[in-house]
Amino acid sequence: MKIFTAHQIYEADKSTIKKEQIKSDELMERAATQLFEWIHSRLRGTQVNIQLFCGIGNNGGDGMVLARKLQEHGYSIKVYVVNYSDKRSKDFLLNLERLKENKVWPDFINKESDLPQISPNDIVVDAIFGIGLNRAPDAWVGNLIQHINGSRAFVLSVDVPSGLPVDRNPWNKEYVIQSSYVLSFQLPKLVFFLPETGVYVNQWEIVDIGLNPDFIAKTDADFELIGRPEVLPMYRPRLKFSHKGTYGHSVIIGGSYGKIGAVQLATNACLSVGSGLVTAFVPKCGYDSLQTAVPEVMVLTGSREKGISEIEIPFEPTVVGIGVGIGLDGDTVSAFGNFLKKVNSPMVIDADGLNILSQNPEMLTDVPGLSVLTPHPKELQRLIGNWTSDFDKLEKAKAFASKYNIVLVIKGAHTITIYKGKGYVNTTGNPGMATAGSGDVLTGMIAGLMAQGYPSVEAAIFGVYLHGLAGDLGVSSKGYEALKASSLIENIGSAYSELFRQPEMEQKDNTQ
Ligand SMILES: NC(=O)C1=CN([C@@H]2O[C@H](COP(=O)(O)OP(=O)(O)OC[C@H]3O[C@@H](n4cnc5c(N)ncnc54)[C@H](OP(=O)(O)O)[C@@H]3O)[C@@H](O)[C@H]2O)[C@@H](O)CC1
Ligand SMILES: [K+]
Repeated sequence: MKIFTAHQIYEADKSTIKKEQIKSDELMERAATQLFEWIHSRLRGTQVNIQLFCGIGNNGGDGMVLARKLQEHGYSIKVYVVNYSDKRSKDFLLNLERLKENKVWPDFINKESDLPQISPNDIVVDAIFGIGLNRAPDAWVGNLIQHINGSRAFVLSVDVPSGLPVDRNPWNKEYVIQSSYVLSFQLPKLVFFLPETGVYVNQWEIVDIGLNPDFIAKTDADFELIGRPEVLPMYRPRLKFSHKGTYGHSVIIGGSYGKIGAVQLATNACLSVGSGLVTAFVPKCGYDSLQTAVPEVMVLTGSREKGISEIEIPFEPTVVGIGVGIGLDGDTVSAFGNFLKKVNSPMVIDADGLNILSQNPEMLTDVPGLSVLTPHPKELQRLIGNWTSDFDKLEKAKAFASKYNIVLVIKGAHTITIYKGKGYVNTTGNPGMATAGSGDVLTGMIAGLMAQGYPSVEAAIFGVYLHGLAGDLGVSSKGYEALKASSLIENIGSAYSELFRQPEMEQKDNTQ
């Protein structure tokens, strides 16, 4: 699903109005009716107090329509207009009048007003600011926002949490609604998925308001949200008349004394995701344990006991995964540099492999094109330098990836894969995956997909999605705390199956 900027959403809005030859208030009515249906289908008339806080723009207009519909269906509502500007939008005013015709008179809140009481049992509808926010809210509006946040009521935000701009970080972090649930119109917003701004959104859901699908299809977006519909077309089915050679030969290079387990996890994941053959290259101390732990993997060793000091692979691998558990020993660093000079296969570089690159940036030009780098935030910072915000980080990451013609996988709660100026935001995974070895498994999985012929960027996007899905399946039986990296590997097969599982509704339809 595409992620649009505020400007692109306004354009989609305009093109819909033009194409359908409707008036803007009809689109507002349509949007707010969807909000109403969402609430009504859950509350089914329950007599809970609903307090609606509405601004004076179109986000507030949505709130006005919603208030009217709730009142018409017998809900107990209280409506406030947060009167932060004289420049009221035309559709806000129209719907304010319609509400008054229904004998609902909102209270106007301004600078001098007392803050209304909100009980923890109330439902707050937050329709103060939408995507039109373009500066910090005034202090008194900020105080109201803090008052709502402190109420412990369930807060349902219309389109976005008020105070959260969609294309940058907030001007004032305290003046942003902490949403329990966001009903966002048509397309998700990038801020929902970034570490600094995603914290304002507990849960979110898209409300389809029928914006012009042709416009959405033909407009390029800088970011895309990756769910099942996006990854399914990337899947490459196994062929009947194929053999192990069809699915590539991966080489995983890494490990050092005490860190051979990283290679064990990466090779095992590489096999489990479908690589035809997997060879590990480790220091001598890793030989016995690796042969025992993963018998399907072939093992090559270097000449030293505890660390890698030179890398010789006597064949051309389809893909090389390098860095897991490798350490930063001086000999290892020069072996890594020498290997980069002679290798032609695309690589997946992780962990200390990335740290070696950030300590020796001249090596970056030797990284084969279309390799995949998988940093967590600290490793990324060492590679691209400091950033001032998540938005700045993404710009710097894009420039870095383009400069070296690589795919950059920024790991996090929503891992973002960067390639050719675009970002692909992952939706699977959970906090249980913040555990030792989780990254080693991802390295093996991406390498294993590349071995099977997935283009690098697809291997990264698909691998990240499948890795997260394996984690989600693992959590359903183990819970967050007990999830280990090896459980992720055990669930790779189920994650593949899950990709093709029919939703229950569809299954029912098929049997009719
Ligand atoms: N797009 C769609 O498809 C549809 C959109 N819909 C809805 O419209 C919403 C966007 O509405 P909107 O453009 O009227 O902006 P909104 O967020 O209500 O702000 C109002 C105005 O406040 C101002 N302002 C800004 N910052 C300020 C500040 N700090 N303190 C004080 N004032 C400030 C600024 O005006 P300015 O003063 O800059 O001229 C701004 O215009 C969208 O989120 C969705 O809910 C749906 O109805 C249907 C389909
Ligand atoms: K809002």
